[in-house]
Amino acid sequence: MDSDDPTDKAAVVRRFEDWCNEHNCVMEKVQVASTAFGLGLRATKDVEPNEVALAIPLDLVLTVPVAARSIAGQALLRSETTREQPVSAQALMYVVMIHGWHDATSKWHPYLRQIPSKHQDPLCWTQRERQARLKGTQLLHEVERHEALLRLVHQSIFPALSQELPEMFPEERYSFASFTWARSALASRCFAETHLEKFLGGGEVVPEETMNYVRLTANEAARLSHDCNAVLCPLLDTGNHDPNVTIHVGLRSDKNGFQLALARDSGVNKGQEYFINYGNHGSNLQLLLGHGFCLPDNPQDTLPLKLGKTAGESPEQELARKLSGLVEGEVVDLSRADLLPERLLALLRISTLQDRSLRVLLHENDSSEKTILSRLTTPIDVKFDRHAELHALSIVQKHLIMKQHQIQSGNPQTELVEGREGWARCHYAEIYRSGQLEILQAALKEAKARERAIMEEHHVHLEDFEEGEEEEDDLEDEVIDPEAKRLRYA
Ligand SMILES: C[S@@+](CC[C@H](N)C(=O)[O-])C[C@H]1O[C@@H](n2cnc3c(N)ncnc32)[C@H](O)[C@@H]1O
Repeated sequence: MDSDDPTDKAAVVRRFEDWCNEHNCVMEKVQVASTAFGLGLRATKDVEPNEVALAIPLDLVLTVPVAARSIAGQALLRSETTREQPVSAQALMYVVMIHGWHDATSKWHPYLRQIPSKHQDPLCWTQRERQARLKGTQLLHEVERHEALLRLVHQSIFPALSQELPEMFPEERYSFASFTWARSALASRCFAETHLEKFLGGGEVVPEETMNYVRLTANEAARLSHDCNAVLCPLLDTGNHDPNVTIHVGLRSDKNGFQLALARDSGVNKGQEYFINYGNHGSNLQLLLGHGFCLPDNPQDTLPLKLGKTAGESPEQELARKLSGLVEGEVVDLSRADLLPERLLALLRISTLQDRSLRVLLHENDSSEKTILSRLTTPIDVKFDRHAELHALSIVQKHLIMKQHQIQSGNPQTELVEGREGWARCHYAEIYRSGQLEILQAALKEAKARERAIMEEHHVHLEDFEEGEEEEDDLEDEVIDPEAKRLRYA
């Protein structure tokens, strides 16, 4: 897509505002404005709490069914290229977006043109940037996974569709780079289609005619694979994100017909930015992957931890794991509010309980998933199994330290792209990375504190534990390695 030349951009924004007015969008109290985060919304008058400051006619909303019925959508779905295979609903949206960006006759042309031509999420970073900035993090895997999937979706249609219909879909327009732009545009601006299925404030039954926007006909449903419940809502999506704002989005009707409307719980004074909230895509991984930015001290941030498969699981361990509904190698999310999740410790306890303790545990319970799981999510008493709890806490520390080292081996500050773009990438990668490290550090402290509490309560000592060599902040030195050090219980 073309670059964002400031002069062109101003004209493109004016054209977009004119388009909104031509379509009777409600925006008497807000306007599109330049903000610290690109375009945004600014209040031109005081907006009261719960007042609808923005509303757009339903027929401006771009949903999967609407895309399927558009000119480009019809050409795609009726093509020989896609005749034998279901078409990805995401791909359909991307094709219609790219078509609308180029074709001035498209209804959404003025809207699509004002979407930034470049995005800052890691799918748009180079391989070198990803490796340097995200090394050792879950986000690196997610970016590679998303890119590989996007490539498959692109290859399932192009270049074959361009060869079949070169005038409608010229090959140079429907490149993988254009698909990446469309994917990032959709991911960073989309609303859930469920907003179109309820009235603002709830209560009334949504009329059948409005359901056409979200419901596919049987024919359409048979042609599409259902991998997209995202919709594009012009103007509403110009709002930038403030996690402290609560918004309500839903239908309402006026003399012009049905509209999709947005209101905030809190008011906004004239001259202030009118922020919205992007909803429950709360972790920094989700924000950076979807929106190209993330938040410092994000309370919703999580650190996904995967323990990996246990080599040579005993029959007792396997039975306990299966009966408790735990999955080998499952990913557990650590967060500031839940530093050592129950399921993580339960999985570790299975691996540290002796087989005879596991046999007792399996027999003393009624073998239902709930009771076994609740037994495993409760700390193991040293009288029941002398080493299990401390060993589990020791292993969790090893995993946390390993993860810490992996993340620390990256270098997010590497200057690989110049200018504001490069700064933003460094900045948000560093916020993401330090958030991950903070959760790890806090989880390590928590594991250590629990370990100490057990040792003190039960007068446990490590045979070769040398007081004085212990450094408070160097948790790696404090890890009890069950293989190397034998625990002695007083
Ligand atoms: C739905 S769009 C909002 C309009 C956008 N600013 C524009 O220029 O078109 C979402 C994008 O705005 C930017 N953005 C929104 N809120 C932000 C925030 N709190 N911090 C940083 N960037 C933000 C990010 O680039 C994000 O991908």
